[in-house]
Amino acid sequence: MNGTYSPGLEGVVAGETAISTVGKKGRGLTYRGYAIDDLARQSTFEEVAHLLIHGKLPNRENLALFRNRLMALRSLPAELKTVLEQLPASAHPMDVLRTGCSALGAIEPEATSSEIRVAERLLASFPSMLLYWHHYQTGGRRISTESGEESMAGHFLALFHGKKPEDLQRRAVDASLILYAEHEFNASTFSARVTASTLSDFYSAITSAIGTLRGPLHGGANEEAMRLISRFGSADEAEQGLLEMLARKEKIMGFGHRVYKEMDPRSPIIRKWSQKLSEAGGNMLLYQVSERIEKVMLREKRLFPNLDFYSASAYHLCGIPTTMFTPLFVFARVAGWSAHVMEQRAANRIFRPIAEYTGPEPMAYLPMDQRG
Ligand SMILES: CC(=O)SCCNC(=O)CCNC(=O)[C@H](O)C(C)(C)COP(=O)(O)OP(=O)(O)OC[C@H]1O[C@@H](n2cnc3c(N)ncnc32)[C@H](O)[C@@H]1OP(=O)(O)O
Ligand SMILES: O=C([O-])CC(=O)C(=O)O
Repeated sequence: MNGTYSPGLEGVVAGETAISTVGKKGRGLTYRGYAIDDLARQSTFEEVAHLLIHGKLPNRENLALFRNRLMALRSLPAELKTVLEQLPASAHPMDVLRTGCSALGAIEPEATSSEIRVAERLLASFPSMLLYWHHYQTGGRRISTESGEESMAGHFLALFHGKKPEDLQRRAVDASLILYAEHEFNASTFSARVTASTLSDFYSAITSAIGTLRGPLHGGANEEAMRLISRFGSADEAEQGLLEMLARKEKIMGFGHRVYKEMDPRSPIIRKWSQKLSEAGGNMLLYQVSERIEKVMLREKRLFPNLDFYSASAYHLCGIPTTMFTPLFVFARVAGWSAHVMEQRAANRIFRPIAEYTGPEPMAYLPMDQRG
């Protein structure tokens, strides 16, 4: 069988989806037909999660029911708390989510539930898993995972900071979750679909996706972007530093995209939130450094910031530690991953591409005592 080889599967149509469009002329980014600008401006993350998982925007009553279900699904079973307590303080929060997802799959297997319930359970409980582990390992406290906050953004901020969140921070995190919720056949979603295509269980598909998201070429880029911008004490220093990095041919995390060629439509939206948070905090340094890096990258490389770049300063300005940036991506993208797992299952064929062989020609087998 012969096929066309495209490194990194660039340009390969690997399946059909009705969930989102990415980079399509005249459409930009849409979730089930709704433009990302409209969703980020007018919707809430819970409405968007309902749109992705249940297929349509909820009316008032359905939204209230959905929020109530999610709030009720935030608590963690005792067995999972025991597992989380065994994970060392030195673990990366992405290790915690990957392990927490897998452990929950053993404690509450899909076979005893339904795919929609597993999707909602994971959506509701990821922030609880991370922050239960965090407070246990940093302060020896077994926190309650009840926050009284209706939204995931408010719930996460309240559990992390241990107090009612500021409204601006809650709205900024909510908007970022909307932007992160879904993105067609990106690497982590594709790996979830590959796992689902073997008829494996829901938790396995999401665990695959978490592991795939973590790398710095994908979701891990928001953490790397933070490490980059926090190196510089001024915009001029950032320009100088960037030029040196580019001269050394280093990759600048948070820039470029496989599908978007001119701009990432989510970047101006999150940049605006970063600016608002900087103004409210009375410290523009990170924003000014980020803006200058954006300018230099455009001038020197014709590359634009992707969603991860300004998410870094926005999250930092909400007092969130850098190692929790990619976990926030998980909290949001689990909505998209879930929609894709269900879509894959509804019209499944196992993924099994072929490889171009580059190894040795057939050789005679050497008995042990004749090998060099
Ligand atoms: C939410 C998300 O997951 S968005 C992506 C987050 N990832 C990042 O921000 C990591 C940095 N960016 C990158 O590594 C890439 O742009 C990716 C992974 C996003 C896309 O990768 P690809 O489509 O395979 O592009 P590829 O890496 O081949 O880049 C094409 C060219 O642009 C250059 N380039 C691409 N991105 C960057 C960058 N961020 N910094 C410097 N150069 C870059 C490459 O070096 C390459 O140049 P060359 O042709 O001279 O070798
Ligand atoms: O689509 C991609 O390649 C990466 C991704 O998940 C995103 O940009 O949100």
